Amino acid sequence: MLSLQRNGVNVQINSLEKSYGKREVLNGVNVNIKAGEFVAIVGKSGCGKSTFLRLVAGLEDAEAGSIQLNEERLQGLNKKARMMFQDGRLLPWKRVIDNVCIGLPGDQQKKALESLTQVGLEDRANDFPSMLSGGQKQRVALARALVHEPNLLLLDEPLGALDALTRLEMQELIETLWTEKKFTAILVTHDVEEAVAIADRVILIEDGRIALNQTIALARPRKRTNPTFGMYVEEILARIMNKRTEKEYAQPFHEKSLSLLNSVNN
Ligand SMILES: Nc1ncnc2c1ncn2[C@@H]1O[C@H](COP(=O)(O)OP(=O)(O)OP(=O)(O)O)[C@@H](O)[C@H]1O
Repeated sequence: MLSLQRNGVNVQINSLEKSYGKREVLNGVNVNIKAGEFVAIVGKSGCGKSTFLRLVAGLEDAEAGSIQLNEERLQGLNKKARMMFQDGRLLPWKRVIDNVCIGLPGDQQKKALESLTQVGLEDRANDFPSMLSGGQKQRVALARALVHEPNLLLLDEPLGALDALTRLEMQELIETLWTEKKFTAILVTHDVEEAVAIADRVILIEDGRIALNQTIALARPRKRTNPTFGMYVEEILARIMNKRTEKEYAQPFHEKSLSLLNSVNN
């Protein structure tokens, strides 16, 4: 087993602004993500979710504002973070094990194999990516990210291309590994149900800022059949679709959630 797992990093984001030419994408984003917290970012297509993630990864620079990692200001590439994308980005000419080894210093096949074991794919180490299913490719991508023992895992819609069942299995795997390793996680997703299933907090980006910051007060593992689960999904979706204003959202949701939480108790 990988033994030297480090704990998550605190990510403090202040007044972050980002534009592409005249297009303002982020316009004063403030958020504090606690070490070890799992946060999901949702919002309409084009609202700036991936842009936000790329800024936290240090792949792009902001026009204004700051990102601090354990109070140290991020400059350049975020070395505490690893990223996982929707398409996995495996190199097709390299075997699975060699894909996981990318970026590791020296010969680290043993470590890579341990990481593959954690995602249940140790027996596919010598296959090429083309021999794997979509879900298996994403498992390899996860192993490749986690082999570096990141303090922060950035997930850019990593399950978006998977079928519903594989998606559920991957959600469980990500949650299990996050619980074990205690890294901080930021997941961008279009799927509000996925966000409510896996995250401690769901954040909505709208008009370049954070329009909703919803803690999910449900015990883990979460049951989708729980009425409170369904209520979180429904209310967050209504808010995204602008069927609830920010003001309307807060009050009835709070009341409903209290009564449901009292009656159901998870
Ligand atoms: N490199 C770029 N150059 C110019 N415009 C960009 C660039 N990257 C993103 N944008 C624009 O910034 C806005 C936000 O894009 P982003 O990819 O962050 O949105 P998103 O919320 O992740 O969208 P989706 O959910 O569809 O993936 C969009 O209007 C997009 O066209």
